[in-house]
Amino acid sequence: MSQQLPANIPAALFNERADAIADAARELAQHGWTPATSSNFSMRVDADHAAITISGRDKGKLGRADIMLVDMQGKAVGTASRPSAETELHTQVYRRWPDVNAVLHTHSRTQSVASRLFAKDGVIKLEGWELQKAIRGHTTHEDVLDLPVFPNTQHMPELVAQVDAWIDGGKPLHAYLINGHGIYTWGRDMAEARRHLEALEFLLACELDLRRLTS
Ligand SMILES: CSCCC(=O)C(=O)COP(=O)(O)O
Ligand SMILES: [Zn+2]
Repeated sequence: MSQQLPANIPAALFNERADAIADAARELAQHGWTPATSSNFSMRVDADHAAITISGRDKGKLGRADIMLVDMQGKAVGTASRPSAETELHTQVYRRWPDVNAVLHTHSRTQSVASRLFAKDGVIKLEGWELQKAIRGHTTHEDVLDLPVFPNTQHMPELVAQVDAWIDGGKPLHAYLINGHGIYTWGRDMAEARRHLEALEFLLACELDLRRLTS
């Protein structure tokens, strides 16, 4: 289905965002982090719009035609295509942080297992790992980096409310896990969002190894 753009969004801008999303998705799929059509990816286009993956597509085979425009309430703009089922989690991040320009959500095995293992605590406390410094604002391994684990639900407004409550509590947030589901993270650009995702995947794998080796 074709994408009609609002008059104030140049095609070149939308295409650049769509290509960046598709390129990132293909690379993350090669790591095995987007099994069975799971995962979704987006980039801000302007203050009122984001480009996001169309629901149900194989994220390892995305091209420009698999990306569509939504408004910041998560509604499709200029297309009859259906945006990601989890679009509201992306647009929430863009609404809360005007400097965020890319949001990534994946379903790696490590993310999924860690989310189940730590769900009862509601948070994974990352501490003592040098790679924590890959997360924006963290300058030392001595920081405690809280990664919340929210209960899964098919009802997006409930998830949005859980995330809002955490943010309103005043704690920094660069990522969260959803129990049995996967991770959401973001950044000021695609490179920062990718760095956060790769660092957190590594840190979660380390935490799982520690559990295995010390229990
Ligand atoms: C088969 S994965 C279930 C849905 C999901 O969690 C996901 O990340 C993909 O949903 P989308 O609508 O964005 O394709
Ligand atoms: Zn998902």
